[in-house]
Amino acid sequence: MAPPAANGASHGDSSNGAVVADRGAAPAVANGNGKQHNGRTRTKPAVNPKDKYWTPIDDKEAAAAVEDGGEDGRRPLLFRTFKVKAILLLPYRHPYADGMWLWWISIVGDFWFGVTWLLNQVAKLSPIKCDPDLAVLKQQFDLPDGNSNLPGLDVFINTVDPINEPMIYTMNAILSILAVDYPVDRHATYLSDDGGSIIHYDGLLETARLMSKEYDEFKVRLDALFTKIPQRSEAYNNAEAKQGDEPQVGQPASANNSLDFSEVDVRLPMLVYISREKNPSYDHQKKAGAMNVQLRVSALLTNAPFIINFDGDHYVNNSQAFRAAMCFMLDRRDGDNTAFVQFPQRFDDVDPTDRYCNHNRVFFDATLLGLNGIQGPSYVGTGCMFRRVAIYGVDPPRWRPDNAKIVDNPSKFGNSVPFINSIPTAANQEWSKTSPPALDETFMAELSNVMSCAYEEGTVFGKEVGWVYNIATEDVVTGFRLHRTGWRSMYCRIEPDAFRGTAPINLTERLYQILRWSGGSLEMFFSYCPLFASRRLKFMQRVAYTNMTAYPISSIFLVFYLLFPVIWIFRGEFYIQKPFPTYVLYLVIVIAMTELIGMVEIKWAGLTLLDWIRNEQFYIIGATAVYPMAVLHIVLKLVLRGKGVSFKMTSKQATSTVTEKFAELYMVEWVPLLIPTIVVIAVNVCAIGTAIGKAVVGGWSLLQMADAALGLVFNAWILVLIYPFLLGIMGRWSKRPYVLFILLVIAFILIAMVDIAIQAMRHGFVRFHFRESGGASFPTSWGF
Ligand SMILES: O=c1ccn([C@@H]2O[C@H](COP(=O)(O)OP(=O)(O)O[C@H]3O[C@H](CO)[C@@H](O)[C@H](O)[C@H]3O)[C@@H](O)[C@H]2O)c(=O)[nH]1
Ligand SMILES: [Mn+2]
Repeated sequence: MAPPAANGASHGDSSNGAVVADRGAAPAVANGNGKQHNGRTRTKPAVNPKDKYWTPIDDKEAAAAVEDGGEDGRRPLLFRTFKVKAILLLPYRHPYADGMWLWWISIVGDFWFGVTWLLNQVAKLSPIKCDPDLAVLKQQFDLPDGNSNLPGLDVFINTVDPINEPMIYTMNAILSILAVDYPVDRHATYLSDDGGSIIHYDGLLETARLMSKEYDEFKVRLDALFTKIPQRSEAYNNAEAKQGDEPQVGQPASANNSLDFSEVDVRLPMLVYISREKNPSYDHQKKAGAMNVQLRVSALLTNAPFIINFDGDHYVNNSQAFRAAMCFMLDRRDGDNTAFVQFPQRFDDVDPTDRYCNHNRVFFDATLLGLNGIQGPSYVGTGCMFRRVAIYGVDPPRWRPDNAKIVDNPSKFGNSVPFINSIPTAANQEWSKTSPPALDETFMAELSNVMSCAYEEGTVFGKEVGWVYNIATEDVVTGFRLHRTGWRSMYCRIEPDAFRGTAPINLTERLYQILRWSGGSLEMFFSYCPLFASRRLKFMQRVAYTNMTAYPISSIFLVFYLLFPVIWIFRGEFYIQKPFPTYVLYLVIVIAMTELIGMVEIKWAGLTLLDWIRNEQFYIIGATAVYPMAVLHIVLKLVLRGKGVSFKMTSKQATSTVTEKFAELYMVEWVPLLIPTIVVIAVNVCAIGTAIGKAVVGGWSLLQMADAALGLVFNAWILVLIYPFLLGIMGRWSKRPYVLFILLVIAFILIAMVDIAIQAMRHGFVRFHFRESGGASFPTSWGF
């Protein structure tokens, strides 16, 4: 073991470490004059085992005090000062004076990692699960006569591009809403087409036509299953008992067996197509802008007190989903103070091993569940039910004085009188309008007015009202604004999944997606400072939002760490702390703790090990490829007043037109975003190769070998974490991952050989060492 030398790398006065090393011998300390002192005051008492980690640091004053011997009436030292012995802080001490810059980076980096780790854990301390009770809702709100008291609900769907977001997805979403178990006259669907393409308009007409023709029949057939199946099984059971009898399988619907429609609600819910005004002289604010138009249009037409929103590529997968969310909104405990109910996002068509962590389970199932125990999950853009008045910026009842007016200042909401008048009505959660007003000329003019670009001029839309503007992640910020005014939210996970959508399985698309998220997060971190946001925001919720928005900053340090192996290549040294066993011990403890917590999380959040590993892997991939870019963007924005990361729509895979499944997974799109990660891979591969080269010719001792081995574990670990990215840039070759291993081995050998050649050229010869246990070496050398 190396001596505990680092007593003062930071103090600069004890590079030899002798003072600390010779603890037991109580050496006589020389004062400045070189005089020896008698040992009376200086003699160190036998070390108390409790104190063995503490070292006095006022030896000089003590010596001086002894020297005065109380002359001039000066008092003796009345206390002694100790500092923690270096060994406890060793992981944070660096013995190499010329490596100080490294030492500083690692000190600051480790500190930051520690803080973020803590933020991350704290936000998950009280996960709370809430299961909706659909039976009680039914009993309370569905009347025996077939009518219902459920409140009105406006459904918002957004789409922009019928090609990158194939229209069939959007139409499927509409179809899925028609199949939802919610009173047909209590919900209306608003499709916002930001592309303004006539294709979507006609698509919607086609869908409605298809439905009104066949849906009735379809619905009857579905409903009939509830009688058919029991009949069939009964028949089957009877047949078992009475062998030989043909089972009776219900009544098939056919032309000569006409269906009875009298019991079935064959009406279609209201469908509204919206294409807002676009004008080159206005910023349309992407999805947030579209949703604020939906907000006003729906207020004029149906004005439901609740709103649920989807992206164009998401659909309802569980017909009870709307009711499930209502269970939280209408609950007598905190329902009135609940601004939104967020469902987790689930995805179809993700490759079976989820290479790029598209399912993102750790976030949806652990993080959001953790937040549910504080003030509620953040809003994540789709599959979320809102209380309309909350979106209008009204305070929650908990923070609203009894006599407070819902609309305090009408001019905030623009010039539409019908719209402003609709606001107090929407505050009544029992409200449900059955039919829209007559679509006469004045009304149509009003609709155009609220959809025009100019409407929002001078209003607070995008700031205090509606979905928030000027940020790439309108979702998290909008949810944050609601939490900040004291509302809470609920997390709702039901089986089967409430909604499902598509996810980008192409590496480049996926990286752009997280670039948008991380860029938006950082913007939010700097412009809203969540930690000091508002007293209505619970403290833990602030911590959680800080964690959720500041995370890209870690990547700056991470990239340094991942590039450190470069030292291998040039210096042949690995900067790892000594003494070796202490360092390893700390490392093992830290790693074991993180893994252990991870395993616990898997248990309570219902994740799989694969979900968790993918999360770790994609974090590192994001941290190398994307987050530094997001940090750069924000620095440019803050310093040079440039533009932040913009909302670029994620293009969806067109599975229907491509014959090969997961074709997108194997497509490589070369973009600059890939470069940093490729550099990290190259550095680590080179480091391993160089280490092999140096081990062969360097004449290393066992200790050096052990040092090197630990370094190599680090390099190899980085490669394991980045493995999905490696597969990604291999394109079609990634179908045969063994090719990658062969390539890696070849690369290691080539680099080792290059390193040996360089050493040979430098020294004029090369020396091979073969060490055996006895320590005998058999050098073979020859000159070049
Ligand atoms: O000008 C635009 C651009 C986009 N959209 C719609 O916005 C939705 C979300 O876009 P998408 O690219 O699919 O987002 P994702 O990458 O899936 O992003 C997630 O993260 C976004 C915030 O960054 C949220 O808005 C999304 O709801 C959430 O699913 C889509 O339905 C688009 O049609 C518009 O309506 N108008
Ligand atoms: Mn999406």
